[in-house]
Amino acid sequence: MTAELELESKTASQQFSSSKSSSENFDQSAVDHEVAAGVDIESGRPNPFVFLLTILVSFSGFLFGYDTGYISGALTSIGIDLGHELSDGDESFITSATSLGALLGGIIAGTLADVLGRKWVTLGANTLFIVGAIIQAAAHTVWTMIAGRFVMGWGVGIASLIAPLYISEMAPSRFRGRLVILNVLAITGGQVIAYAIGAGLEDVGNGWRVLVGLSIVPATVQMVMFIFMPETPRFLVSRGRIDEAKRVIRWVYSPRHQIVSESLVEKKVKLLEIYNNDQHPEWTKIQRFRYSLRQLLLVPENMRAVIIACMLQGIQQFSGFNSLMYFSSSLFAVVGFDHSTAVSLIVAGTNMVFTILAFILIDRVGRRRILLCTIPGMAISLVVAAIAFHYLPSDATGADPWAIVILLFMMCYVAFYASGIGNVPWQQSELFSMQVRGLGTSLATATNWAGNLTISSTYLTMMKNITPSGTFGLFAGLCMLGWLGVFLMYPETAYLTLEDIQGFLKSGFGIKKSQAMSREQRQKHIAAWAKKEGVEIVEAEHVAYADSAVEKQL
Ligand SMILES: O[C@H]1[C@H](O)[C@@H](O)[C@H](O)[C@@H](O)[C@H]1O
Repeated sequence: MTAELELESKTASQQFSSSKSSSENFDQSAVDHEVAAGVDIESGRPNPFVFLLTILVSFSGFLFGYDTGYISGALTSIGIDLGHELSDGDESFITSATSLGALLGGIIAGTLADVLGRKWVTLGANTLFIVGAIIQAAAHTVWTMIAGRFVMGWGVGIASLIAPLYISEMAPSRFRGRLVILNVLAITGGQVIAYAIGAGLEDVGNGWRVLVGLSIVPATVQMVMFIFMPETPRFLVSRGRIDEAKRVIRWVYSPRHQIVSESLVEKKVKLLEIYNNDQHPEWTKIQRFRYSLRQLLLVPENMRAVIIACMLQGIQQFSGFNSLMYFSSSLFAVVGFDHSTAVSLIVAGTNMVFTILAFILIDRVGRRRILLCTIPGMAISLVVAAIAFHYLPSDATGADPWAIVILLFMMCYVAFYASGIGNVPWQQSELFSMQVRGLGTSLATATNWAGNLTISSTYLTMMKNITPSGTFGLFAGLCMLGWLGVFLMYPETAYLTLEDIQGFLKSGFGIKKSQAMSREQRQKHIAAWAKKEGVEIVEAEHVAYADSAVEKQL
């Protein structure tokens, strides 16, 4: 904030042109003042260019949501269009082909991102989305449909890794959490839109082909626009492309209508170089991969990052949310609701609305605190739903009090999920150092899709074999196990730079240290604001006041 405000007032005449003119016209005293005051380049508010990049890359999130969301609607309207009535086996193969493809795509995505760069991998995912959609829309047999879903799944897996990675490498640290959540908002929005269009096309002949084909539009838009988008500065520095990195840093970190100071650009590049100091631009791709793998397995801070990232993705999936996402129509039909598709839309809508709450809270309250507060809420909601299932009469209708309790507490569960664990694991890239970021995020993403595949393929059997009460009770137990893992191992990362985070993981999980650092950074921002406004902060409530006032300004 202060970097931006000070620059805005002192370098108002500087235009966002070339680096040459910026260094010539540059008001050194303003920058010296900032550097002396320890104001980091990361303090700035994201400029319109960063927002544009975030929105563009979030098309990947939208496609992830849309492509995983449309299948339940498509399955109900396919009828005999694929040659015969779909059996249960056909349906589950068609559904899980995407999760399997995504698992495989997630495994290779990080390494590809390290080797080819973030931008080219995003373009590759777009190609898979488009090819997969064309195969499905033109399918006349079950196996062609499965093949299309599988190809698209690779795109989904790759996109689920690359979008948050790209955003977190572009975003100023104070806003990183929120910008990454915009991508999750796009996922949940994609799911809602897929459900809504699916419901609208349910009775239209071959409507499912339109539903599938529509996904080609955002994929093509993103692909065309992304050709002109830059690589991330972190990736460029890791390849020794320093001048390009500086250019992108100027675009990304310059305040609105201004240009960021050259000394802050230099400072940022130096910092990125320090964190890449053992990376050799002349290495071959194989050497680079072997090096990353060794670093990931043998360096304790990297191993800790892997444990945390995989644990969070595991909690997200094994808490059972996607069983609701994929099978909520059948669940609510069992409970006795007539318009079960509409009720499912409520589930997807609640997920999306509460993702907005997460957007507001994630950088202010912090990732760790949000999880510690929301996971018990998920577990309690699941336990109440499990009890209600136990008492639900077998011939219940939607008007049965127990049916209403189930619907209400399912919505509470989704709300708690979406405000916390539905989002936080996608902040995964911030845990890894540059040398292992691709590989580390791949492992975490693969954990997500392996969990997704396990839950979506066992849920119906579990409901039958251990009853709905048993299934939801089991998910509640897994949530609480996850809570313990978060309590013991997940440090606070809000307000910290990617480099700070890797620093404190060196000596353990760094829970206390990270909390202190995060608090300190936050207070620094408040103090800078107070100084500028001429406000003296003396009492605790004044700190709280300044805190909310400063946030309102941002
Ligand atoms: O973060 C997303 C989001 O919560 C989606 O709604 C869910 O379907 C995905 O599995 C998850 O990764």
